[in-house]
Amino acid sequence: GANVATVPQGKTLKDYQEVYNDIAAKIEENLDYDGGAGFYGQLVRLAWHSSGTYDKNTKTGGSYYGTMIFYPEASDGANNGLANGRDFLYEFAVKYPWISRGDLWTLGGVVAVQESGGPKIPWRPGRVDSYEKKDIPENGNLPDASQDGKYVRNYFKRLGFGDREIVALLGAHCLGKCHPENSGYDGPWGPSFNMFTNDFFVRLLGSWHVRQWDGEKQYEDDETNSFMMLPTDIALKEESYFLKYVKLYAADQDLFFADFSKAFATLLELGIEYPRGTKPFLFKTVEEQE
Ligand code: HEM
Ligand SMILES: Cc1cnc2ccccc2c1N
Repeated sequence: GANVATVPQGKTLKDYQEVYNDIAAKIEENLDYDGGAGFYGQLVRLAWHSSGTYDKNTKTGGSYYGTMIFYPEASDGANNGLANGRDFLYEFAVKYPWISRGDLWTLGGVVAVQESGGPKIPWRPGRVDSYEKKDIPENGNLPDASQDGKYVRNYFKRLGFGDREIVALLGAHCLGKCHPENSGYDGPWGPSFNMFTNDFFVRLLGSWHVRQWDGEKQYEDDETNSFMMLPTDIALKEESYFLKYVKLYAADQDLFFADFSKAFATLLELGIEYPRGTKPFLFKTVEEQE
């Protein structure tokens, strides 16, 4: 049957806000991780890759079963490095044995966006751990960064996203960095990678050139040579159906935040059915609770 959200007995917003606060505190204790990027990018990518395996045609994949700890998903090259995010969160799976992996990993992404200055992300619990092979998506369902805009458009069609949502979601590339040991891409080295802003779009509209180095084809900015873009990032300015939203978001951070919040919340819930009227939680940031 469908993947129906099943909330652990008696758990309410208060219980999940406690988990949120623990994750936020641990992020604060590790701000120097990864050359100053902290864990923001890592946790957002873990939430996204837990969900991005979804295929609306076969109704497989998505965040519901929390299967990334199992082969073959754990060894999909696209997931290289994400054990760091899973290991970061593991102590909370032990401390809160009632929370599922899927709920913990997607919640980690919500904490990372909100605590790095990003928009509130509506979030609903109820993902259920699976230990069955049939629930593990096959590898190859996550996107390839070396491709062009038509590829990007087609990839996200499988998840049910349109042009505007695709551009909004890619704005998460304001956080974190690339690691040659994970993906063969490298950088950026600028200080912008631990704050959730529309910086990705503002920078993208600048001028870029192909970096001369021995790694994967990637771009660096003409001005400082210290920022980077992937081919699929640059693709957003090469296709007119994407470029118009890049310009919109570069000019209006509030609009980017509103669109990102909707698209990211939808991404994290792909493939999950919620009983009618299940209201999402809106978590307070640490700052809002002081
Ligand atoms: C066309 C689709 C996409 C492609 C090809 C892509 C590709 C990549 C690659 C190659 C990396 C570097 C990984 C590493 O070397 O550690 C990366 C990092 C990242 N991606 Fe994407 N990505 C895509 C979409 C997304 C989306 C939709 C999100 C979230 C909404 C996202 C969030 C991130 C974040 C936060 C990082 C930084 C991770 C870290 O700092 O460890 N990406 N992406
Ligand atoms: C500025 C920028 C551009 N692209 C990225 C792709 C993946 C990860 C981080 C990125 C990033 N900080």
